[in-house]
Amino acid sequence: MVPSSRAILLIDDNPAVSRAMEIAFRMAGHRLDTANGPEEAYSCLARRRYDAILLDMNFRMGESSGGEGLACLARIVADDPAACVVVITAHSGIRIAVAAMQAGARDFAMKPWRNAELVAKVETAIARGAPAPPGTPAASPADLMAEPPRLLGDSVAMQALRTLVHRIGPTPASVTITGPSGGGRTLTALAIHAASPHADTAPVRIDLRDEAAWQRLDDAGGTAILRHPDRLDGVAQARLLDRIPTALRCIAIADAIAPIVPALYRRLATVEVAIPPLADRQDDAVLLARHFARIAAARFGKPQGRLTGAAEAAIRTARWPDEVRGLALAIERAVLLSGDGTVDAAALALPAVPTAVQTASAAGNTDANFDLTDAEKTMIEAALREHRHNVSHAAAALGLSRGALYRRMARYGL
Ligand SMILES: Nc1ncnc2c1ncn2[C@@H]1O[C@H](COP(=O)(O)OP(=O)(O)OP(=O)(O)O)[C@@H](O)[C@H]1O
Repeated sequence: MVPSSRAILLIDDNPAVSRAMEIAFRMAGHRLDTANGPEEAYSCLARRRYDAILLDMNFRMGESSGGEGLACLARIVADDPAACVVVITAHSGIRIAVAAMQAGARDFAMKPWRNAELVAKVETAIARGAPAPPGTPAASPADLMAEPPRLLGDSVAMQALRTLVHRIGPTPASVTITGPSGGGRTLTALAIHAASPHADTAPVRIDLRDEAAWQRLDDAGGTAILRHPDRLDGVAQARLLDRIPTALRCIAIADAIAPIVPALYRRLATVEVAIPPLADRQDDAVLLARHFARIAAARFGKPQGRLTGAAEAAIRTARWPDEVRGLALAIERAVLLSGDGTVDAAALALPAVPTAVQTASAAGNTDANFDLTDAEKTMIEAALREHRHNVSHAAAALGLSRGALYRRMARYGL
């Protein structure tokens, strides 16, 4: 028997299909959220757990190979092997449906479908549950509700990180994660733990700078997330090494590897994982910003969470002192203070970068109240495009006076 209300995510780029499905599932007592493609889908999945995911296999017009859908399915199932995915294929797409079932889909529906039958199919797929591998302990309802930590980002570095997480997660290998603070080190540690056989037990988290907290190592089973081993002096590191139980799986978070003494390094870093700063993965910064805008819009009751082209260009080249956390805060604030959830470049309090423009300001040109970086020209072009070459609107979006924007347009030949 299926409980009355289920949360379902539909991944489909056709708004008419989404609306029709929303009504059909709502009438059956369920909640249906929609995502217009893989990027939005991963963002939704990072925010909450869905009982089922309905996945259209082709997103682009004229595309019928199912390749995009299969790639999306592979990522969803890799992040959460218990995900209940039902794929939707064209009537002639039996080959794609078979490939999807082999790749971990629970069921498939052919177009065109009857809404009532599709709802029943999804309810049945949920009720059947995931086929558990032999020896898997039963998950508690609380575990089933917890959101698996998801690392968003399509940069080569993030794709490699996700692959590594899935490869080393299930093993007992110790891992040390480095990278700038706020850049996703803890999230990565949690993702590794979530892919491990101890996933149903919360990891022990210890800030090693607080020696009193070390006593929690004594009764820790499963996984321990150990923060800042690199901040301890050599003597303390040796004491720590003696204190860590042999069977404990350690995931350490450090600013740098160099200060860790070799003996402790051997215990903590069978594998080293380095998370690059956002500045080295600019597309991820934009993708994450869109994700945070959607979350903030839902949280603050704004009709949409959207970034203008100028805002995206600014985000791509900005330096975020607190990395992803700093970006999330800036977007959250901008969405909150906006009228309808649309964020323009001027609304982002971008971290100051010494630039030619600032030098010009210091020399008496006071019309730049916005720190433009090397990518100034790109931002101006994006703002002009966004505002259909209306200079007043583009200037307002950039936080510049009309005169200042005209001067810059002349300088860049725009
Ligand atoms: N790739 C990512 N996808 C989605 N969210 C991310 C990603 N990277 C970071 N975040 C989010 O950014 C915030 C900061 O990340 P996290 O806490 O993992 O950083 P950290 O490096 O452990 O920071 P610190 O060591 O200072 O606590 C968290 O809310 C996290 O969920």
